[in-house]
Amino acid sequence: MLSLRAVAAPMRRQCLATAPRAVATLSFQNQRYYSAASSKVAKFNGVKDASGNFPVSIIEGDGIGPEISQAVKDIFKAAGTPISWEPVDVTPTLVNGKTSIPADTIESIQRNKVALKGPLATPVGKGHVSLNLTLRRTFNLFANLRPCRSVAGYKTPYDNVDTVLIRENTEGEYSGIEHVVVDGVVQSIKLITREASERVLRFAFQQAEEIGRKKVRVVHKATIMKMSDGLFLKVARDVAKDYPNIEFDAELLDNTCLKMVTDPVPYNDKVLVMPNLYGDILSDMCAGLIGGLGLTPSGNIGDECSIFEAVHGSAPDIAGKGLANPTALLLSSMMMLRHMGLNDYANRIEKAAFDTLAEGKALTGDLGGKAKTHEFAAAIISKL
Ligand SMILES: NC(=O)C1=CN([C@@H]2O[C@H](COP(=O)(O)OP(=O)(O)OC[C@H]3O[C@@H](n4cnc5c(N)ncnc54)[C@H](O)[C@@H]3O)[C@@H](O)[C@H]2O)C=CC1
Ligand SMILES: O=C(O)CCC(=O)C(=O)O
Ligand SMILES: [Mg+2]
Repeated sequence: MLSLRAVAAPMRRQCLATAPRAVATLSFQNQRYYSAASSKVAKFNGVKDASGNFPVSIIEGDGIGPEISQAVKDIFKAAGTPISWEPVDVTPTLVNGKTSIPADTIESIQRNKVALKGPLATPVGKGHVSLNLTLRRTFNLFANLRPCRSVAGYKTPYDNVDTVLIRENTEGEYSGIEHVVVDGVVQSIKLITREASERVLRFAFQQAEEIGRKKVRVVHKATIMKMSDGLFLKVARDVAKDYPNIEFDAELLDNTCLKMVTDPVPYNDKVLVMPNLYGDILSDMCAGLIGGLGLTPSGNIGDECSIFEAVHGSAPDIAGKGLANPTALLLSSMMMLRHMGLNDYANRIEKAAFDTLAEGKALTGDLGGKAKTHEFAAAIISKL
């Protein structure tokens, strides 16, 4: 991943140096990148609180999390969005030797059925299991939907990226089943089950139907991981038979990386679906194609509740300085509003955000501007 990003960054810089702030050909406006219809979950609990708003759990997160969460809350308030934020704590606890999150938090998310989440940092090596992973497992959030679309006003080598990536979200290489075989030899188990594969693959085909994409492509490495990726691929072939209107094919992960950074446009008519780690890596790579992690949203979708979050992490290098771009979390919150059926609010806020980006006067540092997080948020608010 790093080498690919290293290639993309100089290309982007070169492009910025030679091109005016041109307008890319696509924006999120009037383009469908997520349909809530295919997930059979109750979209939210539908019960207003005493203030007349719908309660949504919020995990502000670590690093830049509180700064970008504040920006989203300010924009929602200015737009009169009928949401009451219910802040929840995810300080990890050990329950029967396993990393867990507080019972109050689990209760809040189960009750509200939707949550917005800032990034959570994970210690390298020793320490607690990733809380991001713990949340996905706790609520069985089986599909991680990560759309990535060029932003009007921010010029990159590719003006019309429009990828939709779906990542299996509960097992695979992220299972964290590891042990020491003998001193100097460790083993990590990639767990793939028919059940988890089938539900994420069905979700991918349903999304393709609902957002109007003609093809589902599985990204895999079944040449090497013959049994694990082999099972994922076999289940995909079986599931594909139930969706005769959607074309199906498969591609090796390394080839996908090469082709995407060479020309991402052929991926614009497809939904890509893949095991967990491949989706983790490819979604960061896609972000690099459109201007970085400050721009890409995601939704962790489950049967009982869903948690919306940016693709990026806690960005410790810029945390606490007011430099973070809140767009990724804001677009995640737009996915959340649409999931809840609050489309009018989502459309209005999204338009203000994309107009602000296109205007280019109040961009954050990652997009070549000088604006602070709150100044970018204020520019969006001024357009509401
Ligand atoms: N879903 C989650 O909560 C995720 C959590 N993480 C955790 O985050 C921590 C930091 O990981 P990193 O490898 O540094 O990845 P990262 O995604 O936090 O940052 C990578 C680079 O992108 C930049 N960046 C990220 N978000 C940005 C934004 N909104 N605006 C402007 N620039 C932004 C950062 O400044 C950094 O240079 C780790 O502990 C990791 O485990 C990482 C990815 C996802
Ligand atoms: O949980 C983590 O620390 C990393 C998660 C991650 O990179 C992702 O979900 O994209
Ligand atoms: Mg990641």
